[in-house]
Amino acid sequence: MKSLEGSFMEKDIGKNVDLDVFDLSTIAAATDHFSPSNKLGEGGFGSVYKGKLLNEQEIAVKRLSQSSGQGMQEFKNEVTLIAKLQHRNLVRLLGYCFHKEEKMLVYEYLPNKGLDSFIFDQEKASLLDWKKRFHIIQGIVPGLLYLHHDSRLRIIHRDLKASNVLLDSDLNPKISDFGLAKIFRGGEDEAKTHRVVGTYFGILVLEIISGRKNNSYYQKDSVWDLWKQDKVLTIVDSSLGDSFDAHEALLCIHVAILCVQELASDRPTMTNVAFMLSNQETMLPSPNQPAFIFRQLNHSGELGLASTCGDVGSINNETITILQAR
Ligand SMILES: Nc1ncnc2c1ncn2[C@@H]1O[C@H](COP(=O)(O)OP(=O)(O)OP(=O)(O)O)[C@@H](O)[C@H]1O
Repeated sequence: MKSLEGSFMEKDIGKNVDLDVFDLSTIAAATDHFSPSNKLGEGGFGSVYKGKLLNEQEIAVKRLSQSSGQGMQEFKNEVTLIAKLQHRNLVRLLGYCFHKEEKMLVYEYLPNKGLDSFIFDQEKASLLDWKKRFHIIQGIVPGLLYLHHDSRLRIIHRDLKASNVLLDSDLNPKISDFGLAKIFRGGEDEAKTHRVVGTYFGILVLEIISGRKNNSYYQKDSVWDLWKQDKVLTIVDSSLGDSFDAHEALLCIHVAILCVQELASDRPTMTNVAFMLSNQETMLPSPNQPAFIFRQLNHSGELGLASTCGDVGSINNETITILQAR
């Protein structure tokens, strides 16, 4: 960052974290004044812009929606905590910008963007062969485990989904948006919450394997039905043809179904998941019928998760159930 001296208002030091504080003019110059052509997308927390700093480093700037209402100190505290979370499977937070009502987070830029832009796109899906998909699934797990256990902060990612898994130039997965909704500081049943995150992971795995969004109501040929009929491999993305490792695919689907079990106590923890995916000879428990899973937008725009086997049709919000095969 030496070549950028003078571009930042200050360097936040003394908290054991290397966090840059960018002034607004630096961000404005880097993003060409938040030009629409640099807009990467818009999520629940605000819009994201691509930018380039004077030293040519590419960045992604998340311009937080102004409704967050946090004061400078609170914002700075949270950002400092998030910046401490550094792992090869997490998107790196480089710094932030705070100017009057504006709050922005500055991340490393990941050229391949979100996993969603590959798996749900007919043309790009073929770029992710089975080996890469398995590598991505296996790479998400250490990122989550780090958030849960190793980071000392016990971050629960409440919004794990394909668009929050970004891919670097070698298609390695990096989880984004962690720590934004809430920094978990106890008060909830930790084991239970981890198992809820496992549910998100299970859905994501099924999406990665099938290339289909898990966003419809009752399904005729659900994954569960196909599982019972020993035909579950038919959900594998047709763009892969027969070029996939059936043993690995079956293992992933089995783990995913365990992750979306109705009873939290039947779901594996992420530690178990890591073990299951890396020890392929392990005997896995037989799953029961999974729950219907749905995500709901709560008042703060944060995605919550609940599961039910009851009357899903009465839910007005977007509902995701177990995937349908083609
Ligand atoms: N660090 C990054 N590098 C490259 N692209 C990014 C980066 N961060 C976000 N993006 C892109 O910006 C888009 C918007 O991201 P954002 O995380 O705000 O929204 P989202 O994941 O679609 O929704 P949500 O806020 O509900 O998680 C994403 O689709 C992603 O492609």
